[in-house]
Amino acid sequence: MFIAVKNLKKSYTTGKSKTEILKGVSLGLEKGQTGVILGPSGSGKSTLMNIIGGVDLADSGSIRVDGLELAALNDDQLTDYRRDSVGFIFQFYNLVPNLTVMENIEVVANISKAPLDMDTVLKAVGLETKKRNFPRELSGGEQQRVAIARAIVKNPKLLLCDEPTGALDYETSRSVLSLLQRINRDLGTTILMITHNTAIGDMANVVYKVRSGEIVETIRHEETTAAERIEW
Ligand SMILES: Nc1ncnc2c1ncn2[C@@H]1O[C@H](COP(=O)(O)OP(=O)(O)OP(=O)(O)O)[C@@H](O)[C@H]1O
Repeated sequence: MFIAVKNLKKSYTTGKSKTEILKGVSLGLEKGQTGVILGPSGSGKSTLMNIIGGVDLADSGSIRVDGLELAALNDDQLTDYRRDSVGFIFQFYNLVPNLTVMENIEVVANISKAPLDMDTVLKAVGLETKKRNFPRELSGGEQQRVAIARAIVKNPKLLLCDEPTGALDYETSRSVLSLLQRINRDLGTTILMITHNTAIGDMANVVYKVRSGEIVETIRHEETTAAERIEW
């Protein structure tokens, strides 16, 4: 298994009250597969993804990514893991407003061990002609494509996407999903994606349904559906 999470638990304490957010989550995803985490607001999806991405720590349990036990890493090792192995994409693109498209991507390329070629990445996301533009000059879908370019330029093993189409309209969402599918196919990047949209589950090899901090159902698909053919 590329991602193997076992009995992961996480609580947050605010004031005197302690709330268990993840109550013993286990999941597995093979290398090169796409996994989708589905579930209502507040069910713990982002917390789970943040722990797999090494930006938050579990209280207990095992989280192995490509053979690396994240629970055993110190802060410096976790930083290396995040920098070298994981690309993050969020609902709101988090681009640097006063940097151009190319500069936003270069910021990450410059600190990467083995970055992909800039022109290849710009071409992959269809932004060759916009590389000197600033984020404010782009549509939402174009800004999300810059965020995707920035996430993939370091050629991460794992791409974590938290509601990547949450702020986009129907057609733009489909084109962004299609781009993610192409990255998965062409670069072999393993993708784990959070969504509220059950239809998007059809493009995944595995769908994990989360309710109140537990995975209540895991659905494995023999075949996945092309993003262009998904309707909602
Ligand atoms: N740092 C924190 N401190 C305290 N509580 C937190 C913290 N982070 C998350 N929570 C709580 O944990 C619960 C799960 O949050 P999480 O963001 O994982 O849910 P989610 O399923 O991703 O929700 P959404 O779909 O709305 O993004 C929420 O009730 C949230 O308030």
